[in-house]
Amino acid sequence: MAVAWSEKASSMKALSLSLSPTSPPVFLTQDELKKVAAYKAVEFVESGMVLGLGTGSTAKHAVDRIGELLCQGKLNNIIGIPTSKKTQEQAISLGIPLSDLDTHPTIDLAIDGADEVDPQLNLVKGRGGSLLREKMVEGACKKFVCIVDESKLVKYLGGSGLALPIEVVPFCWKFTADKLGNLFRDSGCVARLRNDCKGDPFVTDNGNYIVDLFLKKDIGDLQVAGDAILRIAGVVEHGMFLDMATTVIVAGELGITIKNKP
Ligand SMILES: O=C[C@H](O)[C@H](O)[C@H](O)COP(=O)(O)O
Repeated sequence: MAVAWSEKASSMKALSLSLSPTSPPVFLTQDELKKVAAYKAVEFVESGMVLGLGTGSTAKHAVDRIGELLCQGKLNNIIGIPTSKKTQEQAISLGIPLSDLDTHPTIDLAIDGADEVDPQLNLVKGRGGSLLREKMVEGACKKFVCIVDESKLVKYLGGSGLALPIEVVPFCWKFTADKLGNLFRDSGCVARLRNDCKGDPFVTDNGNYIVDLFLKKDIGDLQVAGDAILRIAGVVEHGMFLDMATTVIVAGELGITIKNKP
């Protein structure tokens, strides 16, 4: 997907840009928009911070940028807490010092992507399978900056028609998936086990499975829905991140929008 952008932002000089109405439009790909949002978020990072490092194609740009600034000596004494094995590997390859929640139970700032963002800044996360570690790390943050391109904005969670991921234990996953489907039957919910590219069950970093819920309608009160999901035995965590993002940075056709939690 390419969108009009009134200043060339693929050069990362454009990250603190203010858009000029007179400059000709340029087109950024979705990945370039993700990079724009990610670089903007890294402007919030200060030397000495403990950072939650997100997972996914958007967060990857932020981790790359943090590594680059460390390498250039523009950031110092950063400690990263990765939200997945993949991000851990990326951070190690970039020379970012790492720790964990046991050693650093309070995190200054986390930067991570999302699959959906609603108008109240509630999120769906976990389409990459990392929702549990992300929820633990981002729940321990003083500030959680979510970074998305504008395709992630929805009127209500589930509104994209894509999955609401639920991490479940492998034991009798069909039983758990049936219970999940029944919970939202009135919303036309379909519950499906996620498979990997070989057709085997997708296994998370925690050794669990993911059941994806496809919702046809708004499920109403999200806290009530989230609590009901967590009460089903076999569920480990759900991918709704309610009231957790303190800031959402959206890169879109008209530039960057920063939305702060009231
Ligand atoms: O499990 C994956 C994470 O929640 C990601 O942050 C989320 O899926 C967004 O990923 P992406 O930036 O690749 O769209």
